[in-house]
Amino acid sequence: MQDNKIHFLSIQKNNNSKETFVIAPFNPDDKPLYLNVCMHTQGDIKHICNFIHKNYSHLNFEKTLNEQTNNKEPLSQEKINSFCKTANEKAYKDYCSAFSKFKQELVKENFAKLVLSRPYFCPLKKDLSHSFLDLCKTYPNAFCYMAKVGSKGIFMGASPEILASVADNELKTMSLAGTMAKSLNNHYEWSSKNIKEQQLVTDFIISRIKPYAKSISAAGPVTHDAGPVVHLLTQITAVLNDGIDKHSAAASLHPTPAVCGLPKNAALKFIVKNEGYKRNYYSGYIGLISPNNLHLFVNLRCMFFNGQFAVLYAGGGLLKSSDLEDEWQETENKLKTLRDLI
Ligand SMILES: C=C(O[C@H]1C=CC=C(C(=O)O)[C@@H]1O)C(=O)O
Repeated sequence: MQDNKIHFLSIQKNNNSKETFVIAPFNPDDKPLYLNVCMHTQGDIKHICNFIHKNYSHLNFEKTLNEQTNNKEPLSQEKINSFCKTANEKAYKDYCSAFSKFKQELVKENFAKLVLSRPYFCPLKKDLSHSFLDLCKTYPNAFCYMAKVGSKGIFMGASPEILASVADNELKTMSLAGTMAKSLNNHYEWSSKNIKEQQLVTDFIISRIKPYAKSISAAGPVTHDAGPVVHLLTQITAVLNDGIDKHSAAASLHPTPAVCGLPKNAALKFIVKNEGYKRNYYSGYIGLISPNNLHLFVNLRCMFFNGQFAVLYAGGGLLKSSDLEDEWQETENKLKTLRDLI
């Protein structure tokens, strides 16, 4: 894991920061946003709270709200609750119907793996700055961030997954896939479905970095703690060829089969067409780019706040043996990362 620093960001231009925060959508055809880094600290809590209130309280949320609710006026609490309830009922139906389409393709062996995800709508019970601080405290090994996305809202998350961390000529990445709920005795028997699902990600990552690397080493898989769930993790390190463009090497990994599928391009098209909602920045990548280094994370365990309610996201890898109820429950478990703190 990179570090336990807390990163706060703003769309403010001209702050002469040498570091840029990138937030890239799941679909590589959609453009990434490049933001200036306003604060980058391990933080004194009072300082952080003041910073958040100063920089994040003047968002113009109306446009997003109108798009999502067809409402011109800010919604009452009762209306927000009822909107979220209806939206979640629809999201469950959409997930079930997408699941059968995805499974059919997997059974026909048109794909070896497909990641299916879904949104979850909920009102906030507390001030977002407190939720963010709780997130940073609860997940010290995750990359916790908050980013203002235009005037539409705020993305916030605690990613457990490095997409690529490049310093000098060394690239570190990871294959993180396969999920079980956290158990009290810390004893995990991984199913063959989970082992296969994660191995596909490891093989993909190694094949993508090969053209850029002098040597590659892999360690794992081991069980990795990610809050309410655990995953299988293989750490992968590559020594890059001289003169390699670090950003291209890192971006060539996205989207890995931890969030997309195999074969990659066909899976991407299939997901965009059939998942039933737009992922936007969920399962894209986020992180810091500076002239000599970059630290990118997969945008998982994240949410978007539009000023009135939050949209959380979670997904999971499907193989032809996947079961609807198990996969739905896995998304519920992953949602707890944020749901319990907002
Ligand atoms: C797609 C997500 O998780 C990925 C990362 C770890 C384990 C995963 C899994 O077991 O399916 C997913 O590949 C998500 O959290 O929304």
